[in-house]
Amino acid sequence: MVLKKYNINPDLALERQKCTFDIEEIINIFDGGKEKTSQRRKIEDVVLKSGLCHDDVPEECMSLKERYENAVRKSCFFSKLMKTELQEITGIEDFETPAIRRIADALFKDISPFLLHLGMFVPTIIGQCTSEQLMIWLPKALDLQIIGGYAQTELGHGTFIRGLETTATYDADTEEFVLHTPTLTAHKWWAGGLGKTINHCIVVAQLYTKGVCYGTHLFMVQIRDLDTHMPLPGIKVGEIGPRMGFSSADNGFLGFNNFRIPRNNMLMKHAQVQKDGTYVKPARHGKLTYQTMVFVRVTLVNEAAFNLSKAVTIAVRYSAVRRQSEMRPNEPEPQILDYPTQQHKLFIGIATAHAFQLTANWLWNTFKSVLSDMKKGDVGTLPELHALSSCLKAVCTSDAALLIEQCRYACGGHGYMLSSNLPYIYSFVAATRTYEGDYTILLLQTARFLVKAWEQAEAGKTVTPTVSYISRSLKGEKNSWRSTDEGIIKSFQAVAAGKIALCVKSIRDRMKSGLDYEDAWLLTTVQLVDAAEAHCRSVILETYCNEVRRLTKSSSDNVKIVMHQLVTLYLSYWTLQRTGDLLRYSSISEKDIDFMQRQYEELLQHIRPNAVALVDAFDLRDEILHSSLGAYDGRVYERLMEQAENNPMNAEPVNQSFHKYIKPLLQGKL
Ligand SMILES: CCCCC/C=C\C/C=C\C/C=C\CCCCC(=O)SCCNC(=O)CCNC(=O)[C@H](O)C(C)(C)COP(=O)(O)OP(=O)(O)OC[C@H]1O[C@@H](n2cnc3c(N)ncnc32)[C@H](O)[C@@H]1OP(=O)(O)O
Ligand SMILES: Cc1cc2nc3c(=O)[nH]c(=O)nc-3n(C[C@H](O)[C@H](O)[C@H](O)COP(=O)(O)OP(=O)(O)OC[C@H]3O[C@@H](n4cnc5c(N)ncnc54)[C@H](O)[C@@H]3O)c2cc1C
Repeated sequence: MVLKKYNINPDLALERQKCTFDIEEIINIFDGGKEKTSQRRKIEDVVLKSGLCHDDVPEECMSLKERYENAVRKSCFFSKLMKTELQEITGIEDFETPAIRRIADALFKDISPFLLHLGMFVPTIIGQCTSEQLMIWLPKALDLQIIGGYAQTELGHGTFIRGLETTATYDADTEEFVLHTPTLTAHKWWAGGLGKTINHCIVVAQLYTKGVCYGTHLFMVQIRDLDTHMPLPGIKVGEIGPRMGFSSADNGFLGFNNFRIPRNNMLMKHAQVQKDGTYVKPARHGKLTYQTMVFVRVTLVNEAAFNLSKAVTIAVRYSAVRRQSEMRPNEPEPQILDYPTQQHKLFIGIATAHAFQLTANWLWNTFKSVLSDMKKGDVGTLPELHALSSCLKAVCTSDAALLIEQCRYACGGHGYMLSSNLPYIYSFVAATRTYEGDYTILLLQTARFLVKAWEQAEAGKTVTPTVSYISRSLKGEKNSWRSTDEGIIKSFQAVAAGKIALCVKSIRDRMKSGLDYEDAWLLTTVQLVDAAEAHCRSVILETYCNEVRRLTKSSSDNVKIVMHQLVTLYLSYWTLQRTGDLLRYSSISEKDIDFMQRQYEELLQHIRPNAVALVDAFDLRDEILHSSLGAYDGRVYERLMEQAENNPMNAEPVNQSFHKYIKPLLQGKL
């Protein structure tokens, strides 16, 4: 749609005058510097001027088939733009993925069917191929001569990868693998782009050679003819059907009937099958084939931050424009943003978007450093990365989904309109809590690491920095509550340590009473999930505080003040959310809690004048927000009426169903 131009809504204009800080300074902080902001804006200009974002009919008014076809059209032209004009026009050779990721949302309200190509297919080639394989597939994939996806999950198994049923049996006579789907539940299920779009995919299958099963491995499989796009003989493939979101992502199913691929199509960077069928196991770590999942979990923390920033921008701008009820008799109706309960719903969203974005950047750097260790042959830092990426993916996607839904509540009835974009943002983020490892499963992975860390610390061994609080706790260091940033973080670490200690004790007690380790673990899993979540909270709180301190060192005083107000709001919010835990594991008193409550409420008042400016500082263009409620000009009612008038349902004054059914009913002739 072409966005109509309106004058700025007067309430929103006034809000912007109240701003106490330089918005551009905060924008630069989140982009990673002035230069990066300018690069990102250049990229956005190119895409927005390309005309690619235009739809004749709003996406939500299209049929599922039309939506898919429209998304394919845009994905193709967008890919071409990325390969050619973007590079030429902007002169930027090394595209920054966050900038491309952000502007991609101007094209797709829903999801691009090419998402998995860039999100998982290419990363798997990079992470799992030998250098010879890389030379064959990477240039083709980057040049979009082949389009791929990632087919791991099956109808019967998603979480438990070791339970996957698809087989890849090596035939030494022909030097081929035979891919087969032995049962109904062995069909690949869910892979994005698989239904209709892709011609290649990474398939995860149980490897058999010389009669022995060596567990799951990755295979490059061509599934469709490159010219006709017909499924190759031996391949059964299609779309899995309508879902809550991801409507244009053609998630698909896939079955193999003794389908043969060359030996070289097993991705052999870590494990190999030699020509004679001899299996060579990975030299360094058994879970290196899971690396793409770790990569995506890391990027999903960024997704949580980005999508939350979109939702809270929409809801805060709307709340500044919307007037409702009265605070005192005979006074004009206030902006709903003036209600403390509305501020309570929204300001935590702004602070959380900051916390997650800075945590995502920190996690990304950690990921890069672990990759570089691994290149040198050192896999020692991988378990900590796995534990961190697991819990951060789980908690950030889950919190973001809840807060996005809260943004919708904050917009009342209008938030329920698809044109607000809040339902789309929510349905996308709701899926991130499940895919790439369900919430509970990933927290249990982190819990394994925490219990091990506890045992190591108990044995007097050094533990990694993110769990060093365990050693302090074991040394008997008592927590004394202080309502400073550092004091609060220490208390959250005391909560995490206390919960891990209880888990360890529960497991040991259960074993003493005769249970084996597996049963003792299983019966403790409710506590283990809770302990891993507590650990994750302490990591986010600490990272957020440290990063704000580091990044605002040379900022103006006013930016320091407002960024720190958000940090304090975040710390106070979580303190008040977790008073039960803090009363149990730290020395917080009722008086301290009263103080934190007052501080929290005062902060809502302090942040209020800057609320609109703070969401403006996410620098999200209207074309990315796609929202009748959240546009920069605040012309909410004009846009709601516009979208109603553009609704294809209103194209004819009388719908044909009147003549077919209603009239006969009215006349008793049905
Ligand atoms: C513009 C372009 C850019 C776009 C970018 C934008 C967005 C993001 C990009 C793309 C995303 C978009 C869409 C994505 C769609 C979704 C795709 C998918 O969902 S793919 C399928 C994902 N599936 C899963 O995540 C499955 C979850 N299950 C598992 O991960 C595992 O089964 C398991 C739960 C971890 C258990 O595995 P297993 O049984 O093999 O292992 P255990 O016996 O439990 O553990 C043994 C040991 O190994 C350690 N470990 C496990 N995993 C890892 C790992 N990944 N790395 C390192 N170590 C690992 C585990 O901790 C144990 O260690 P120890 O305790 O020491 O023995
Ligand atoms: C939108 C979307 C896109 C997707 N895209 C892809 C894709 O491109 N490629 C791909 O391969 N997959 C994809 N998936 C699949 C996704 O990765 C899986 O759905 C996800 O990993 C969860 O697995 P599951 O569906 O088997 O859930 P299940 O494991 O069946 O989980 C169901 C419930 O059981 C619980 N549970 C399961 N095991 C345990 C346990 N051991 N302990 C305690 N509780 C347990 C879970 O916590 C959960 O509450 C996609 C999914 C969605 C929704």
